[in-house]
Amino acid sequence: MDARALKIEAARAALAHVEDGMRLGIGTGSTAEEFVRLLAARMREGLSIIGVPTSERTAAFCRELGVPLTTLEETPELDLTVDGADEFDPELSLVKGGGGALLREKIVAAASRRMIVIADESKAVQTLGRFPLPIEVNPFGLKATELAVRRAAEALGLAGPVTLRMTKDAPFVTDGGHFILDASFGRIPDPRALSSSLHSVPGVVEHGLFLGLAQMAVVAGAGGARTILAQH
Ligand SMILES: O=C(CO)[C@H](O)[C@H](O)COP(=O)(O)O
Repeated sequence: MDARALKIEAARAALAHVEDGMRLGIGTGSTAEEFVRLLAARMREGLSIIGVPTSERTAAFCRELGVPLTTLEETPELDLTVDGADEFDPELSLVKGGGGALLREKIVAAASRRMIVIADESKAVQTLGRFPLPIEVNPFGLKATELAVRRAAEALGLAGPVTLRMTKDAPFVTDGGHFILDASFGRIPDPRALSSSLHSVPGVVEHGLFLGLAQMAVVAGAGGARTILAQH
């Protein structure tokens, strides 16, 4: 199976958990887009849902395919969010934000009763940290925030390059108007400690550690899709 087929396989397995009338959080990224394609096809056959997109990119894609959308203002509680991940560990702690949508993704996941992660086996790790951790920051005081992030990490024994995410020749700007620092700290043995440490840095808007949010992952590999349930 090629990479796209694996994404479709995971998305299809997650779609089996979508029920008529659900209020759905809809993730961002190439795997989430496969889910949107399948969802739209199922809706043409009669399934009725309403979705909250986790990014402008996902919103545009949903509109293109006719998936009806609402907002968290109108619909502040959701039944289920289906989203991709950049990596996940056996407890279903995640790193997200490779697509730059981590802030809305986290708000939407937290507003949902359940979150299902869709991924292929390449995203599975024993310990988080192989994928650089995206940290969304306010553009004001960027250098000072970056320094404080490095110091917060160092206090936990973590170090490594922290780079400003760029598009061509300008900083990447999130849907919320913020910048992203990609922190290559390597193995993160205590994600909870790093999470609270980063949250204590003024200027850090959010980070890509998703802890205790996902209840299930459907992970596609050569032998089909397997389901992982979180213990929390
Ligand atoms: O966190 C994300 C976007 O902010 C995505 O879920 C993550 O990057 C995975 O994307 P893909 O399915 O394209 O590998």
